[in-house]
Amino acid sequence: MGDVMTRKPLQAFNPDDLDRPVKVEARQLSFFYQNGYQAIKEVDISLRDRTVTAFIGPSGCGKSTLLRIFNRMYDLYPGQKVTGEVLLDGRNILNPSEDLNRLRAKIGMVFQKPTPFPMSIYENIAFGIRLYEKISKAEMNDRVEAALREAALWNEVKDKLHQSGLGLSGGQQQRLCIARAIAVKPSVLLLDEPASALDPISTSKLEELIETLRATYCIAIVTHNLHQAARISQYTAFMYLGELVEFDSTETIFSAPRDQRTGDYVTGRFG
Ligand SMILES: Nc1ncnc2c1ncn2[C@@H]1O[C@H](COP(=O)(O)OP(=O)(O)OP(=O)(O)O)[C@@H](O)[C@H]1O
Repeated sequence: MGDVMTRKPLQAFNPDDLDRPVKVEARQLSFFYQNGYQAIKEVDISLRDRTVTAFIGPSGCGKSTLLRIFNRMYDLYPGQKVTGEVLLDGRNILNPSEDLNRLRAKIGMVFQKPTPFPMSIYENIAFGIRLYEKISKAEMNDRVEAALREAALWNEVKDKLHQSGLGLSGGQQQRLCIARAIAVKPSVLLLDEPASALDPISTSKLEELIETLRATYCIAIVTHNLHQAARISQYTAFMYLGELVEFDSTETIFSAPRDQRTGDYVTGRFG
């Protein structure tokens, strides 16, 4: 048995986590890139509210593609094709009439490389809020502070709110991106390898933050780090060649997987 199997999750197992309402549901979801390559194959999966679902699998198996479908990033590139459904609170977000800006506020996304806007820390947060809401300066100050507090960044930046977001460390920039996503009141957070460019201390801060945010949001995270998946998620999805091979509680995936490929992957025998 590999080291991963012996690691304890960050939180003690709580059966309630496995019984939360479904927030996002993919049904028979397939996705084709412009060149006709099918990167996602008839995936059915439910992401539950106030849980973290980790997506694991070898490079190129479709983890990032799947995450990007959940907030319709694929709309940026014409010629790509999606079939099936993605329901957010029961409503199909793949419907062409869906307002994409609203959707992306509801389903926030944070990428592998931190992507603050080239503007002040304050404006990084205020910018998104202004797109949707007309609020007073005082209310805006409160919203910016609340988002930075929720993203566990306030204490580090409160004295330099008007300095550039690009001047922060990588870990701080990632938390700024999370604050920016949170500020527009999402219900889902999609994190695509958010810690892969961070040092161990920033990574552990980010993991603690994810654990805190789970009390409020439905979180999906792509990670190559199996220890991280085991530590921070309640559910784990193992993908291979565009298929969802196995999806279950993290406990089951790491200790008693049903599919041999899942077992081989989590014990480091392939991938
Ligand atoms: N723009 C594109 N055009 C054609 N194929 C693509 C495109 N982008 C990605 N792919 C292919 O789709 C498949 C899934 O890619 P994706 O990035 O979703 O995988 P991944 O599991 O997230 O990989 P990694 O772990 O390396 O980030 C891969 O085979 C990849 O080569």
